[in-house]
Amino acid sequence: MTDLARYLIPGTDEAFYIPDFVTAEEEDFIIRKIHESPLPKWKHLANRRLQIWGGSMTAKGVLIPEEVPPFINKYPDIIARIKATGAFQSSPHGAPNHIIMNEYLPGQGIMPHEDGPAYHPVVATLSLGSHAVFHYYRYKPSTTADSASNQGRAIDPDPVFSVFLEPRSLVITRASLYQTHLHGIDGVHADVFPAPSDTASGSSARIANVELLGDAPTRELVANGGTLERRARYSLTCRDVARVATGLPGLKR
Ligand SMILES: O=C(O)CCC(=O)C(=O)O
Ligand SMILES: [Fe+2]
Repeated sequence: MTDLARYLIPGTDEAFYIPDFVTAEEEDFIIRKIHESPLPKWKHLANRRLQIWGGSMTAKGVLIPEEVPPFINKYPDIIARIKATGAFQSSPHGAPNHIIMNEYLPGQGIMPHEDGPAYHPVVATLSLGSHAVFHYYRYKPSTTADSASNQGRAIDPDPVFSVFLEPRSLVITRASLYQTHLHGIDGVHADVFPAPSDTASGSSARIANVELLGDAPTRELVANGGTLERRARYSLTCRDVARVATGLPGLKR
């Protein structure tokens, strides 16, 4: 079992960053398999496309299960490797059973949002192909009496903290962070990291996991300033859906 504590992102008690979770060969292999998948597997959103692996969700949050692709649970066995981190130890199936694979081309991102309530409170995200900067935001203090719903609440534009996701890294986030915070990725072509002396750039510079980065030149650049161009990124967001439909003809768990 992985000693997760050594991967804890400083300043959080619920996010872990593991660099080099897959090798460069495994990364190339998975990206090639993604590109070989039949076109109907892609779902097109306004600003990116994605594939859903492991089955579809009903409106009530029940998973109608399907086999995940073999390049995720045979070679390389990403599911078993995630299981071995222990992060899903107390989740209903002890391992992820559902993956949303997002593709981001340079310039594409994801608006600050909260994930829905259907998932067990842990998410493991594998990044392939490119880095990204993941921001956590909080809501502005509520000024209305309606605090039961976050719908339409104003978001503080300054991230609380940000995490640099190297290609091949795994980030594990407990969902309490997802429940109290929003998360998002800017839709930019390049990420700019200010030099420590550049105080004007303020909050954008707070990369909480800089000491945990696996690649020394990247660590140097993020810490001391520079610009990194985005490439196409594939994020595999792996979750455990607690409620799985059983007994349907032709489906197996
Ligand atoms: O691409 C990522 O790393 C995050 C994706 C995400 O937040 C989501 O799919 O809900
Ligand atoms: Fe999300």
